[in-house]
Amino acid sequence: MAPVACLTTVPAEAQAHQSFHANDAASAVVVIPGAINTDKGVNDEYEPLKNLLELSKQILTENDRGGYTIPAKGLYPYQWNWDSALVALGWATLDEGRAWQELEMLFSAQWEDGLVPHIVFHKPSPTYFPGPEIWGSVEQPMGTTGITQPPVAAITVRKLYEEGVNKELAMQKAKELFPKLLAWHRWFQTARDPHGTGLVATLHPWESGMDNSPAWDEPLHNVPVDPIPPYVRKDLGHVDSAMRPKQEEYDRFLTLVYRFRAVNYDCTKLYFLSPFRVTDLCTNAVLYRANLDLRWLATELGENEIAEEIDGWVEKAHKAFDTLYDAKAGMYKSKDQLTGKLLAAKTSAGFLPLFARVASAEQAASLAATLERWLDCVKSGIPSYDPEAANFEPLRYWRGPVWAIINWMITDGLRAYGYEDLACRVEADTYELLVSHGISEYYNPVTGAAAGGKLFSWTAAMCLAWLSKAATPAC
Ligand SMILES: O=C(O)[C@@H](CO)O[C@H]1O[C@H](CO)[C@@H](O)[C@H](O)[C@H]1O
Repeated sequence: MAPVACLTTVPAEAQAHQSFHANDAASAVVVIPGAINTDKGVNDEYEPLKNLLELSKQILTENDRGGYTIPAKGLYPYQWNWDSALVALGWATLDEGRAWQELEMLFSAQWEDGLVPHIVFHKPSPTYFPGPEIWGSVEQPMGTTGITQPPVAAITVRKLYEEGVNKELAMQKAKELFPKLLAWHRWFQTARDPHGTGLVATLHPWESGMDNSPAWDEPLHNVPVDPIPPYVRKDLGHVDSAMRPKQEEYDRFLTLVYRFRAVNYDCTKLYFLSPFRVTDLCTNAVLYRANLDLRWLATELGENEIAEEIDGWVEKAHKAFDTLYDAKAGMYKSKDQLTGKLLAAKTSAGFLPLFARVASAEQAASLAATLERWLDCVKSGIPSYDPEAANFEPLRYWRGPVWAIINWMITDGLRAYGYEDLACRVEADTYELLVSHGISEYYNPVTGAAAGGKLFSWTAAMCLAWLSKAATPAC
């Protein structure tokens, strides 16, 4: 794949007018109103990018539910935690006030103990399972889930604060959100690292955000399936089953929910009773980076004691990250806390220590070499799982497909370590996927085909916040 400078030669089919059928979540084709092609001032070469930006804006607007953004119609009808933090980056390019509001809505659901839930059920919806009545009960449905997701929010707050045009608004909102972010990050330290190892535990595959990652095969297999009430999956009514987790995984996902519900999601108990407890690379890398950004905000806001407290977390985590590095494989790996073993699967989360800035120069060089090898194996990267592995599945969710949000994080990391060409290569791949195949949840790295939910919010946000800046001849 050529660097981004070559992006101006976009495949002809990608330039065809597409239709925007916002109500048809299953439609891969999108229509962009003709109006967007009428701006005479824009160089022809940039038409595809301009179309993508217009479509991205329409997707966020269509998925806006009044202050929060659903990931995709039908498939995901509520507010998701890390989705919203990433989507806010997209909103910031359109309306800074709306970007801050996205985070405010998310934090309005924060629990007293500091947890920021993985889903907020603002309004009822019949199209998703498991909904509020499973997390709570039919008699007393819960307003949120009782688990969390990778803590992207502090990273977003720093970006909005630093890059926002409305400085007064940014100062006010950052001040309001800071104590809430801090409470969540403290919750991670206590509820998820009670022994003070420096790395936090993830207790449910849904918390990792990479639900059916091959890294979870072994630890999830060790979760016994309880006699849970019969249930009907709704995801399979929206997306082909070949693109989704399997039934045996769902049975265990649900078993964990019922076990957690039985103790009322008490965060002082869950760590000790969960039959699934892993050190997830994605959560820990995102948390590490978010702590660096929270520390930066603390200094900006004159909270020096808090900055010192965060320094303590970061220092400990820095040392502990080395225990996740497999030098022979040239990759970081997640760990099963219950067996103490590193998990063999090489996944795209293994590159996220670059995003965290926790890898050494030598480790970064190995990661870059591994990534290059992966990219050479596929048409478009980054695959979410080692494309040379025997059980690589290019269509199935987190077991092979490309995710734009992960590409953004890894690209950011590659740049920080000086791998500019490789960063450009990933950007070029991502851009081409979106231009040629629309704005979807994920993409098949072998064919480039779009997969999962269509008209997807965080992919649209990545287009607005990242690719719009990257896809220029300057790269
Ligand atoms: O499949 C599901 O039902 C949900 C469960 O949380 O998970 C998927 O969708 C979420 C919303 O986009 C993302 O936040 C996750 O990362 C992704 O794995």
